[in-house]
Amino acid sequence: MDNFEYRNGQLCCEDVALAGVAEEFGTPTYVYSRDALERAYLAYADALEGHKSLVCYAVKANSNLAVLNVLARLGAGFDIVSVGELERVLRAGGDAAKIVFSGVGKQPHEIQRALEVGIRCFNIESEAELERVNEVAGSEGKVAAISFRVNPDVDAGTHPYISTGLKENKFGIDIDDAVRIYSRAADMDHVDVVGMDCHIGSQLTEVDPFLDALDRVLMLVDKIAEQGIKIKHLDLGGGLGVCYTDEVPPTPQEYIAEVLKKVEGRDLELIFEPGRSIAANAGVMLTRVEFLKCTGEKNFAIIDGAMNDLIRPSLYSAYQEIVPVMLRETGEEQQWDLVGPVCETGDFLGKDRSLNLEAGDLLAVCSAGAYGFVMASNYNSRGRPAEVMIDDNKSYLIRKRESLADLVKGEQLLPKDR
Ligand SMILES: Cc1ncc(COP(=O)(O)O)c(C=O)c1O
Ligand SMILES: N[C@@H](CCCC[NH3+])C(=O)O
Repeated sequence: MDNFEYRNGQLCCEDVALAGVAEEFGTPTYVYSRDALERAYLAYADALEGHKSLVCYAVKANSNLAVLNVLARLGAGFDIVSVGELERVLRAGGDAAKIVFSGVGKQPHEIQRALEVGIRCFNIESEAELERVNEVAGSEGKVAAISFRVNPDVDAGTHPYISTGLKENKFGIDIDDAVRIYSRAADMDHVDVVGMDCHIGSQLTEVDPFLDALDRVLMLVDKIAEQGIKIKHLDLGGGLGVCYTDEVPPTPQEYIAEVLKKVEGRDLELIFEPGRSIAANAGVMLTRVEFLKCTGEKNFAIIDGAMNDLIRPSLYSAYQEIVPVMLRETGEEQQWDLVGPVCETGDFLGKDRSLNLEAGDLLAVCSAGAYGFVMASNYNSRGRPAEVMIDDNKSYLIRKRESLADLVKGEQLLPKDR
């Protein structure tokens, strides 16, 4: 975790004690460190210094406007997958000319809006999508800059739900079909072929799968060049893993150094789309223990945070550290399952954790800055948590907790005579 540490037994972010944040804003609450976000972004930007490049933060990882704004101010580009993410980036002050648009199912109105604001590139994932982009651009009297997401068929060695670069996955065009599709696109009037992209999965902890994919993609760049189609940029997607427990993924510097070796001598701008590796360890989720319930079989700590607030443990059996916000000097650690109030057996944030707990204790779920709040839902009619940013030793509320009024907004009863 970056920027979160104990001081005098209290978990702090900079000089801010997280117990105070919980007191002021309630729980569950996500807390992000601006400094940690900035440093994680700059690790990419600095490693690419001197090379034509763009770091497009993957908005899906954490799309809070304040988070996007912090990155936009550093000159980040953005990788989006919907018009909703596009509008968020624009509202946060992001530059449309630095946006790449990924995703397998772009709708005509989304393409239209992206053309209107002048995004940098559409990352196209199928031939049907190519036809759609060409058609929409034509009807707008525009030419869309495009790249094809190539599926290089490599095993990213990650959880099957977040692996994307195998033939059996829904993503990208088949690498064996790519020359034909590129040639077809080159003959179309309303698209301009500028790039090639690939993204093989998320939470990769080794550099080799990235490099295997890169080798395959570079071979394709050369094959396409033989057809007279010049690729200006290569977008290697995101996917670099972070440390949740004891993983030791390559740093952005290490990863990028390997990539630069492989592309040396080529006139190729590089784009990266990191999400998790920028945001995950810049955030925690605070939650409070409501009750302790010890059955003959198990010790349960019932907490006020649940699967609707942070779904990664339930969805992928993902492990995130859970630590006390205030260290206790007396008492002993026991094994606890940390479970939420949602009516599902799968509603847990951690299992068999050694903690010294009492009812009322505050806990921090670590590495929650990416794929945390963005995947929260209103299941069980629970309002989504608040979000807070720590910036220069102060806390700022960057999103209010959802209220009952927010929860029923837009719904209506049938007319009385029905
Ligand atoms: C196309 C694309 N780019 C970037 C990302 C961000 O990935 P990560 O958060 O693993 O860096 C994803 C999500 O996996 C993605 O699908
Ligand atoms: N949401 C996933 C990652 C998905 C990556 C998006 N393509 C996670 O929490 O690990």
